[in-house]
Amino acid sequence: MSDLMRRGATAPLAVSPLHATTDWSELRDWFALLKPRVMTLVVFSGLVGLLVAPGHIHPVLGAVAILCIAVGAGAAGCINMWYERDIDALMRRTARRPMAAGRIAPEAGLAYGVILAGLSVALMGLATNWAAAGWLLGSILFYVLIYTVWLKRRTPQNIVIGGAAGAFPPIIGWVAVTGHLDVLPLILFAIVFAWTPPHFWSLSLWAHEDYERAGVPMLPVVAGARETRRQIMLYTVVLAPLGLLPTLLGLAGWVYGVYAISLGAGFLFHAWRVLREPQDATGVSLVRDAAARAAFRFSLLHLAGLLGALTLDHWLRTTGIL
Ligand code: HEM
Ligand SMILES: CC(C)=CCC/C(C)=C/CC/C(C)=C/COP(=O)(O)OP(=O)(O)O
Repeated sequence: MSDLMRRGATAPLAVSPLHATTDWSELRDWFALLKPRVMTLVVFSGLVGLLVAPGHIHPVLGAVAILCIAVGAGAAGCINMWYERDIDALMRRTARRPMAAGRIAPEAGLAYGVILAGLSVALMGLATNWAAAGWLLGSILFYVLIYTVWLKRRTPQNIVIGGAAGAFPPIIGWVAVTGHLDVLPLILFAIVFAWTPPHFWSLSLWAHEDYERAGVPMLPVVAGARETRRQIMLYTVVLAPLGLLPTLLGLAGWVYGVYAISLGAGFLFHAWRVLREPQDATGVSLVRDAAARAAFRFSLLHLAGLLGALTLDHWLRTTGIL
């Protein structure tokens, strides 16, 4: 849509061939409404849930299930951006988002998100089973209503409780294959749940000015950098043994176990560096949050590595190689 049309002006009657060419930047905006970068790992965790589940799903139906998780998660992100367009406009990191910057009308963005959410849930139900569709719907509602609308602007525990939404995809993938819940997808849920606070709070240590400006009560804004560093360590200490649980319970083998120990130790090392980083009396970094930036990057490697290792381990054991 052109700027003129968005402001309510009548569309020009004759469109020259030059103007009829595809508006790539507008297409990019519609794609950006699905938060594609953040959702890659969300979708990967759903794929891993699907791959390590016992039983069989036709590859085409499996691909459709993953598409539904991707579109459902993206749609939830889009509705989140519709609701948050006021604070997104105030933060440097998010000010250029399509609705915050006024390039896409809020009503259009909301309709897009709601329609895609509905389609993804319906297609999931038709292609796999309605239990998986129910979990997908629950995740979307959790992200939008519990995290975005209820908690995000109210409490620094927003990402702890609300972050559970991001931990549902392994369950969705698993249930798409089996139709029911089990111990391993619950452990995967717990791993992503415990992973989310150190993942996000590392980032928030250096991005807190944005949240301060927008009045979002993220932990460093409300409790300060020192407490945030402590909490990162606390959750990482819980996360490391959780990561090893599949092997300890006999649900995964030693290959996964080796990765879980190494990645858990790596994350603990990064959390330790965040805790001990040169800082002033209030915990503010004297070295431009170097340790927090490294911990955030490592968090992505950690979760991707853990999930990848679980899939590799499952494959090695089911093919009889190990
Ligand atoms: C409420 C919980 C969470 C919050 C508040 C949060 C917040 C953020 C923020 C602010 C970024 C910075 C980059 C951006 O805006 O694109 C980011 C990056 C990222 N997050 Fe999270 N996150 C959360 C949970 C998760 C979960 C559960 C996953 C996946 C399982 C995840 C995966 C990622 C990935 C892959 C990136 C890197 C994106 C890039 O390359 O730019 N996040 N997260
Ligand atoms: C299947 C399904 C519905 C999955 C949900 C996916 C989910 C909740 C992922 C959490 C990751 C995420 C986008 C956090 C952004 O938080 P934010 O919105 O506060 O980040 P922002 O500041 O960048 O807007």
